Formats: sequence, structure tokens, C-alpha cells
Amino acid sequence: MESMAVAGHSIHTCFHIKAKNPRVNLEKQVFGVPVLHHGVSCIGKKLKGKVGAGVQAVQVGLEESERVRNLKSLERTLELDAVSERELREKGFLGLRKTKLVCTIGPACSSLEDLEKLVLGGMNVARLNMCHNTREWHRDVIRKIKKLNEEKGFSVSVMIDTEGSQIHVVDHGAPSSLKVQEDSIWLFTNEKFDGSVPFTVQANYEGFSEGIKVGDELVIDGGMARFEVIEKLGSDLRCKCTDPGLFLPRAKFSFWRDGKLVERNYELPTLSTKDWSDIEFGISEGVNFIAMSFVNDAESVRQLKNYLSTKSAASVRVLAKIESLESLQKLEEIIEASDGIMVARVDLGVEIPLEQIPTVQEEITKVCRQLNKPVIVASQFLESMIEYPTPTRAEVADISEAVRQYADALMLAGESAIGLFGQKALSVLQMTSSRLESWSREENRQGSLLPRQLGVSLPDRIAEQICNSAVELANNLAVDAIFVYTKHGHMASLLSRNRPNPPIFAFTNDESTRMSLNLQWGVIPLLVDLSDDMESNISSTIHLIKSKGLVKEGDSVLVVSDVTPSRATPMAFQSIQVINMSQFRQIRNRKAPFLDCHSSHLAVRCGDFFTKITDRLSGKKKLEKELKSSENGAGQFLFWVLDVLTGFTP
Ligand SMILES: Nc1ncnc2c1ncn2[C@@H]1O[C@H](COP(=O)(O)OP(=O)(O)O)[C@@H](O)[C@H]1O
Ligand SMILES: C=C(OP(=O)(O)O)C(=O)O
Repeated sequence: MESMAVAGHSIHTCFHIKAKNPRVNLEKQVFGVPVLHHGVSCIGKKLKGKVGAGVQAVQVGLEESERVRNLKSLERTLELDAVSERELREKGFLGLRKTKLVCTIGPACSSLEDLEKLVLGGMNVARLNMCHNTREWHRDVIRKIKKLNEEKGFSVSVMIDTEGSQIHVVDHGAPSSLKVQEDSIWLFTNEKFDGSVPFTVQANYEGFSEGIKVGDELVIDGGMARFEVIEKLGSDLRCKCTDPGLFLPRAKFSFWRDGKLVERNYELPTLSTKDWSDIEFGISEGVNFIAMSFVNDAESVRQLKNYLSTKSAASVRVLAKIESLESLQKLEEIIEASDGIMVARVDLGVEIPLEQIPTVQEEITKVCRQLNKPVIVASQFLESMIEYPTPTRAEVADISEAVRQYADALMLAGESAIGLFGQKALSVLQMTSSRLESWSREENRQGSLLPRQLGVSLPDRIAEQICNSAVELANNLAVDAIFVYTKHGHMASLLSRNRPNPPIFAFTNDESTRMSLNLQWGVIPLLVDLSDDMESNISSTIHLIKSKGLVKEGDSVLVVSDVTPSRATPMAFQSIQVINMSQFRQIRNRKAPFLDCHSSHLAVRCGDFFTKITDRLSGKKKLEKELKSSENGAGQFLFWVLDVLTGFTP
């Protein structure tokens, strides 16, 4: 054991852990777990009156004047975005929406007024697809969003999608959508000519028909219309319509043989020359996310991330769009290489049968959570609302299903970009996701993917386990919020991964972290000027939230702090504390922590306890016996924590 600080009901311990399991490199890691000896008896119920009244442990070595200075500077700089603040006032902590919303910006919503309405309607991320419209148009939209952020106190992130390389139709013989009649004969060609020729479809890639045989099936947009290849004329294909339907501009097509997709290795790069120049544009306009279209392997994601690093733009997060069979086959490596995933359901439906989309979506969402990467489920949630003012019941059910699967974010495409009822569509998305979230909470149905099922899969197992346990504590103690202090957002995302009942307030002093956390389920990112003194950070942020009148009598918070080594805290220190915010008072006049006999007894227990856990539970039985027989509350508490933590069998 290294050091300890105890005051009031909060106990902080800090100790070395020596692991016997070589996979867990604990030797150099130190963390502290402040624990309560009250509260054991109130698991699952509201904590009113039972929680330590405040954070009273004070950093060793910090002079009082410095502490007060830290507190004052924090108070000046805490930024909670205007939309979250309004929602918090209206609905309280537990009423905050957890599922994030992404809107595609297009001609129907690109004015300043319309963008503001989308932000007020809950848009967390504005998405611009670089395959449409001009660069000037995109620049104008990005600047409008930044202007709104600055002037109205919003915090909306910007995402651009690269166009990517996919075989699609350049022209299908008409300027707009076209009905395809049964048995009509069409020519598919790579020849380039100006204008439209009836019954002639120009493809964007000359090798589009390589490997295709007479008798193969050509499917438009995953089933909008179907043709049979009846003749090969050089690289052109003569096809007969077997299943009539619609030809949309830029329709995508795929070939099928014996009920299976004909897989071909097109010599098309994931990022074209145009994409690279769009990426340059995105960097220069300070976008927060780049969503890469048609990613087929992890290498292309790494290539973009390396490029961003060389351009000092590593803070731009790279999302991989899963929209091909190949990307599904290499799903895990792509997820691991990227900063997040978009399930691009429209294009995915071109390459896999439509009936497989729901289960594939669920699988991708689950793997993303396991690997701790945010996932956006995209497109066609409210397709009918492009034209109609109300959604179909099936569309509402589709939204609910994605929320039930715990996707981090849901995305509108044509509904907001070109739809007649974009704002209404966003409000349907917002209301449906909020409704399902509160239903899950009320009915205590949050356990569909328990932390145990997430497995122990991440490289930083200590942080992972602390966050898993913190969320279990937060849920069982029914706290109103979780606070986390984070530089890169790592701890915040690990907490979010467990999909807790209370919202996660992530305090960061890094603007790019704040913007990237906008995609993370249940996280309210706040920009603060964090100091080295974690206790004063905690004290000031609670004080500030209180002073804004956002705390009600009895509101409690579970605080997870992740402090990197500094002058004031020479060791890495991660701690969990539970604080009753309404009774909280800022402590300004205490200089040093103090110990008492009871606390030092507890700390020894803690050291013993964690050593045994990391020793693959070998000591669990013995320790259980010791803790069970303990006569004080601390022993009982640790017995319970042991029970929580040891559910995570390595
Ligand atoms: N910036 C834009 N300018 C014009 N139209 C757009 C723009 N962005 C999107 N759209 C329209 O909205 C629709 C949906 O957009 P998107 O989600 O990019 O899907 P996709 O490109 O696959 O159709 C597009 O088909 C296009 O008609
Ligand atoms: C979001 C999608 O991709 P894009 O809009 O780029 O075609 C999709 O296919 O669902």
C-alpha cells in the first residue's frame, strides 16, 4: 500500500498491485478506489441521505492559494452545451437522451435557420456526404454550423463522408427516377457519352462486367429492379428485366449467381484522388469525423489515420463504413483499426440479402461495443417521411430496435437532406429513442447485454474493469449521474460501453475529445479547464452544476477520475467516489488528508482483495470468507464489490 486519504464518509486508497497473470501488466499501475462504508444496504434504491456529504480528501502538496486559484479558473470555463442544459432543466439527469442523433445535411436543411432547428431538435452530429454537391456548398454549411456553435452555445460535431469507389450508374437513360418494365431490354455499358440514351445505362467503371457470365442476375439497389444478363458484347452487357421496379439516379448494382453475390476484386482504391482532396478540405475546415466509404480492410483505415497524424490532424476521428460483403468478412480488424463504425444499411443491402440486414446490424453493434468503438446505425429509418408527414409503424419499430440494440447513434440520410419533413423526422427519431430508453430504465430491462457478456477484451484491463464496476455501482446505487474527468475520452467511452442508467458527464480540457464524445452513447461532453488537482476539479464541477440550479434535493453522483501522473499526483490514480450533490459544499480550508485506524484496516483489505482478483480469482473463496465475517461495513462493502468484479471471468 502506498498512501491513503480519508475524510468524512469517503475513503481513498492507493496501492500497488502485483499481478501473477503475465497478460495483465499491473506492475507499474497504481490506482485508488475510494469506497463508502455506508450504502451497502441500499443497492438498487435511491441513495438519499446515505451518501458521503462531499469530497473532502485534499491533494497532498498543493498550497491552499493554488487550490482556490484552480477552483476559480474552473468556474469560469465550464461549458455545457445549450441544448443539453435545456434538456437537463426540463427532464432532470435521468431524462437525458442517451442515443445520439446524426443528420445528413442537404439542400432541404442547409440554411442557418434550418440548421439551428435541427440542433434544437437534438442533432449531435451534422453529416456531409462529399459525393453530392460542390465543395463551396459544403464549406458554407460547415461554417454555418461552427457559427451556431460559437454564437448559440451549441456543440454539434461535423462529419464528412468520402465518396469512395463503388460501381454505380452514371446515367440510366433519363434525368430522374425511371420505371423499369418487365421484359424490357437494356444495355449496360462503360462507354462515356453526353446526355441520356433510352434503355442505356452508363456505369462509372470500365471493368464493371469482368467475370460476369450470361445467366447471371444484375440487381439494382439491393432489389429495386432485377435483370438477367442475356448477352455479353465485349465489356457491355445486354440484360432483360425480370423483376420490374425503379431506377434512381446514382443507383448501385451488384451481380448474383446461384443466389450468391458474385465477389470480384475491383482494382479500385478505397480512397480516390478526389477523396484525398476532400480529406484535405475536411482537415482545413476542422471537421471532427471522416467516414470512409467502402472500406474493405483495416489497412486503408490505418493509412488514413497515419496520414492525419502526419498532418497534425490526429484528433480527426476516422469512422469506417461497413457497406460491403468484404468489410463484413474482416469486421473485427476494421473495427479495431478505426475510431468508430457506420452501418451503412443502404449499400450493405446491395451486397447482402435484405433479410440479413437486421441481424448483421445487431452483430456489428455488439462487436463495436465489445471493442469499445462507437457505432452509428444509418439510413432509411424514416424513408417514408421524405414525402409524408408521418412515419410508418414499421419505421418506428426499426428505430426502437436500433435503440434496443444499444447503437451509439442513429442517422438520418435523405429524410433530412432532401425530405419535405426533415425536422419532423428528427423529432420522431428523438421521441422514439427517448421513449425506448426510459421504458428500458423503468422496466429495468437494461440487462440485455450485461457487462459480463462484454467479456474482458480490451488491452487496458484495469480501466475496463474499473469502468465496468463503476457502472454496476452507479446502477445499483441508483445515482443520478456519473462524472468522469478525461483527457482523451477513454474512460468516458469505457463507461458508455456499459450503457449505464444514469448519464455520463465527461469533463475534458481537450476540444477534440469533447467533439468526438458527441457520438458516444449516454455521454454529455463538457469542456473545462482541468487542473492537476483532481479534488478541486471534482469540487468545482459539482459546485458549478449546482450553481446553475441543475441539482435537485437528493441528487447523487458517482465520480470516476482518471488522473495522469503530474506534479501533484506523481502516480496514475483512478478512483470511484459517490457524492450527494445537493449536500455538497466546496471545501476550501483543509490542507492535507488524514488517516484513522478503521481506514488503514480497510486499505489493507483493498490491497489483498485486488491482488487476489488479478490472480485469476484463486483467492476468492478465502477472501469471501474473510470479508463476510468482517464486522464492519467496509468489509461487507468489499465483499459486495468482490461479487460484482469477479463476475468478469477472464
Ligand atoms: N449535399 C447534398 N446535396 C444534394 N443532395 C444531397 C446532399 N446530400 C445528400 N443529398 C441527397 O440525399 C440523399 C441521401 O443522401 P446520402 O445519405 O448521402 O445517401 P446516398 O448518397 O447513398 O443516396 C441522396 O440520394 C441525395 O439525393
Ligand atoms: C449511409 C450510407 O451510405 P451512403 O449514403 O454513402 O451511400 C448507406 O449506404 O446507408
